[in-house]
Amino acid sequence: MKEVHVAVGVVRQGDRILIARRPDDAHQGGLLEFPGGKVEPEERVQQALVRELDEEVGLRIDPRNLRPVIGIRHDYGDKRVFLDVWETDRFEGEPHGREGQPVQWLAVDALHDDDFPAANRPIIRALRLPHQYPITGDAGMDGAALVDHTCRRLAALRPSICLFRAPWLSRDAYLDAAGQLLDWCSARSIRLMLHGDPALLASIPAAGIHLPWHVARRLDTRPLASSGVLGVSCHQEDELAHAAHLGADFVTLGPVAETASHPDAVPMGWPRFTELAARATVPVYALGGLSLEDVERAREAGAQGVAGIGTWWSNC
Ligand SMILES: Nc1nc2c([nH]c(=O)n2[C@@H]2O[C@H](COP(=O)(O)OP(=O)(O)OP(=O)(O)O)[C@@H](O)[C@H]2O)c(=O)[nH]1
Ligand SMILES: [Mg+2]
Repeated sequence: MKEVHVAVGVVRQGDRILIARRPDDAHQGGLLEFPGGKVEPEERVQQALVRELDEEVGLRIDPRNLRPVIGIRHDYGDKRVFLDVWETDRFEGEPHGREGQPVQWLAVDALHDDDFPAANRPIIRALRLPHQYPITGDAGMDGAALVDHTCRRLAALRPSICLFRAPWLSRDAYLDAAGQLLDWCSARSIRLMLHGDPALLASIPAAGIHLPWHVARRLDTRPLASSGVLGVSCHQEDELAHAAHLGADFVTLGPVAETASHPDAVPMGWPRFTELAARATVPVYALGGLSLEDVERAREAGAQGVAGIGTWWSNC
């Protein structure tokens, strides 16, 4: 079955997104959708989206203001699609359903998987995630010193999500520090991810769990409720597929470049990263030897953004 290349538009106004309803008689009819449609032969995806947004919802946009969000391949059984998703917050016109379809502005938190076609799940995940995913990593520190140091850096960086990774601590010491960090993060609307065993969440009600690959590989089902956030560390293609099977909300993939935190790991480089990210069906953070300056580069390579243990923290 031939794959249909679909240009999909995320049009933002503040923290709300333009959503339409698919006609009852269309493929995946009656469900909500992001406006968009098929890329015609000889057309670039950005051009196709400019055309579709005009035809479907009466908006005029400049293709130079489109930014990549994610690319998702999905097989519906009766149809194979490649959803090529781009976003913009700059447009002219007042949106209205030019094909008679209802349109509305919805907050990201009001987008529910079941209201959309199945292929949209990773798009909704991507829209809830930032472009930076900081990972703590000050080997050797523990107790109050580690908590103070981490809080100081988080205060400077102000991320919306972060991963507390400290594999050198005992389980008790980790839980103790994580509990203190959670209080601090919750007061500042930072979503704290724990690292390691999913059972940690029973002691510390953090936003979610990030599984190292050696933990993820032993699991066969998603280890937490859908309200929590599941991240998985991946390094190669079959690991990405397993993470998707577990229902991961995102993965990290790397190392992209050489990194001081894992000196023995062989970097995959951007070309290979791009290839793997294109096949992934979950948002992918580029990891390893990268800094905040690499966010744009990473997004062009199909990444959600950049995850980092070292570089940017040391500047805070
Ligand atoms: N526009 C859009 N299409 C989506 C989304 N999610 C999703 O699976 N699709 C699938 O992408 C395919 C093509 O989209 P479309 O039906 O909008 O194509 P189109 O505007 O060119 O429509 P047409 O065939 O009536 O000319 C459909 O099979 C649809 O089910 C989404 O969020 N937005
Ligand atoms: Mg359409």
